[in-house]
Amino acid sequence: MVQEKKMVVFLDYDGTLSPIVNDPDRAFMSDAMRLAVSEVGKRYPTAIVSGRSRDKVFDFVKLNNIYYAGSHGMDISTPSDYVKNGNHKHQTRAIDKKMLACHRCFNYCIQSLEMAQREVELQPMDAFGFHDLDIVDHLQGNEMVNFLPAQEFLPKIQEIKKVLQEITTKIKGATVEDNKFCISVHYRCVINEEDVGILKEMVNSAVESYKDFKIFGGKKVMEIRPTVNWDKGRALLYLLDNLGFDNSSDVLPIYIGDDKTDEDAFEMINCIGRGFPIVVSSTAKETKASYSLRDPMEVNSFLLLLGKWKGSSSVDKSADSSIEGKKRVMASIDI
Ligand SMILES: O=P(O)(O)OC[C@H]1O[C@H](O[C@H]2O[C@H](CO)[C@@H](O)[C@H](O)[C@H]2O)[C@H](O)[C@@H](O)[C@@H]1O
Repeated sequence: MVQEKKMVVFLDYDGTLSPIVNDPDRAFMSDAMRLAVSEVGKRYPTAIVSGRSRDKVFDFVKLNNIYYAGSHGMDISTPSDYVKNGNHKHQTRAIDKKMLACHRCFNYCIQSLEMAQREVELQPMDAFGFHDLDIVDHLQGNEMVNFLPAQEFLPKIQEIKKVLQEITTKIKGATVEDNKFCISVHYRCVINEEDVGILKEMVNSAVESYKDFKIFGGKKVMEIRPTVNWDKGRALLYLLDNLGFDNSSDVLPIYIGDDKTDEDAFEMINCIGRGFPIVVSSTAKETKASYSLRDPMEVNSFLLLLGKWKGSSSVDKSADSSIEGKKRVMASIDI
């Protein structure tokens, strides 16, 4: 029975939580979607796995009750609670300032500390031997473990970015986006088809000289990534493990995504042999997903149902049928 399983929800960002738009900086998610994701995050461990940099996707989503994996999973931050293998090659322990700055308790904790200081006759904070971040760590135990399998490539990535920026100045409408561990060359706004061809040729030949880098295709975008053996599928497995769900046969991962890079996550779920790989597409396409939703609007409705589903036993029953219903609806939608 699905009710007895522990669901873990993974969501792609662009084209899944936000509609595809011309300007990547304006791919905002709606408040209704934010509410739905937040509700899902209250009931199930939830992570967004995006091609964007982790900071950028957080700036769009702005929710503190979910996890974020940026740069196609090459930038993951998880609480240290479940990380057993602390000496993992690509892991470092840190305090995530961005997350903490937005934490609801942050101001309260600082205020409490200031009050405590007043009570011990206004000693300066340093007298306690804490720096700001240590204080927060001490009060909230918010140590994070960052997993950065492509960190060594950062200087090269910046070098490639400059080369690509130079190239895109020659093509009207082309832009470069820095996603920290990968660089995106966008051509959605290149009107002239011939120019798209020229751009692709120039990018291909520039990247060819960087042996450790590869170009991946997406939606009117070329993504230049280091050839580390890592993708959204491996990120899904890493997150399951580091959120405390390793080897649990009762865990059901749900992954919702619209793009080629999400196929690795669908494949991983198929490999695990349990879970729901859901593609977002309004047209028939080849996919490793078993279910589909048409567009972000349908994703929103699905997440709202999912968010309500686990409430009480009576809700469980109706929601169980709605999940089954969703399967039936999805079965009739092309995938
Ligand atoms: O893994 P994702 O979260 O889906 O990110 C993949 C890429 O998404 C963004 O580009 C796409 O969406 C843009 C905004 O709607 C659109 O303008 C662009 O044409 C799409 O390719 C993002 O800007 C890229 O950096 C991500 O790699």
